[in-house]
Amino acid sequence: MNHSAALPAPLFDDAFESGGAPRPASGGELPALQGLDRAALYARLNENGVAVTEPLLSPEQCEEVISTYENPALFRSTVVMQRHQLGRGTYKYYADPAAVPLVRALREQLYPPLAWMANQWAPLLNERPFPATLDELLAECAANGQTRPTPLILRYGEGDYACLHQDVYGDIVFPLQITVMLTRPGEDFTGGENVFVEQRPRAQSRAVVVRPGLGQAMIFPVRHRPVRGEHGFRRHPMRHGTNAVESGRRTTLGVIFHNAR
Ligand SMILES: O=C(O)CCC(=O)C(=O)O
Ligand SMILES: [Fe+2]
Repeated sequence: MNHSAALPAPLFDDAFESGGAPRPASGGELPALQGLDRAALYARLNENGVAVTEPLLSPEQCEEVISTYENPALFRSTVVMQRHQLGRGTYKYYADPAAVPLVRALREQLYPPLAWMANQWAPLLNERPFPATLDELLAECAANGQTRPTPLILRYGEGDYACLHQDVYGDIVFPLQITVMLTRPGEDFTGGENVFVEQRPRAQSRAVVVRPGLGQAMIFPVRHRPVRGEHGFRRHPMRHGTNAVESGRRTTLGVIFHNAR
């Protein structure tokens, strides 16, 4: 499959308007993003520390992203997690996420609603606001030496897992990231739940377990989230990881918005 030729499609496919046959969902169209309720997701994120979307990718689109795993030309590096004590399993960073239409579409089109959320948080955390578009964020990253793309595909077999971590790759940190489930829980694999741990100042930590369905995305903080305390908002550090897969094979797509040094 040639991933480098296609450009991201507009949100509205004019083939429907002009009476032509709808194109197959393989050019990066994400119709579910039009119905994304950013206010509801933001409310959920603030309640729970993580918000799960409706499916953003169709089963065919999940397959399309999974198929990239087998094409070494698409990746800048492969990490065998057990070699670095990160867990067990393998992940690969896309060399140019913009060359893979669905990854490009997810990163570009989810950025604005997530920047809206990040910019609600910014004053609560005494942090900087973020630009309106992904291109502007990536230009800032580049000016700071953060030029290496961070979107990645992760694959887990039986017994594989990911240790709790934070995806910080430099000084410029966009505060939210997403992970998209590309395989069917309960069918393609069992176990492999997503785990989020929130550290509460002077209190015990809280864990949240999420089981996203096929094509669903989890929106969660990279480093911390603001929580209202008695004297204003406080930072609650958060880390994420993956419970061991019990059987089968599990594949996810991680989209981090800042690039890496
Ligand atoms: O679903 C997973 O295995 C977690 C992936 C992850 O760590 C990420 O997307 O940053
Ligand atoms: Fe991660």
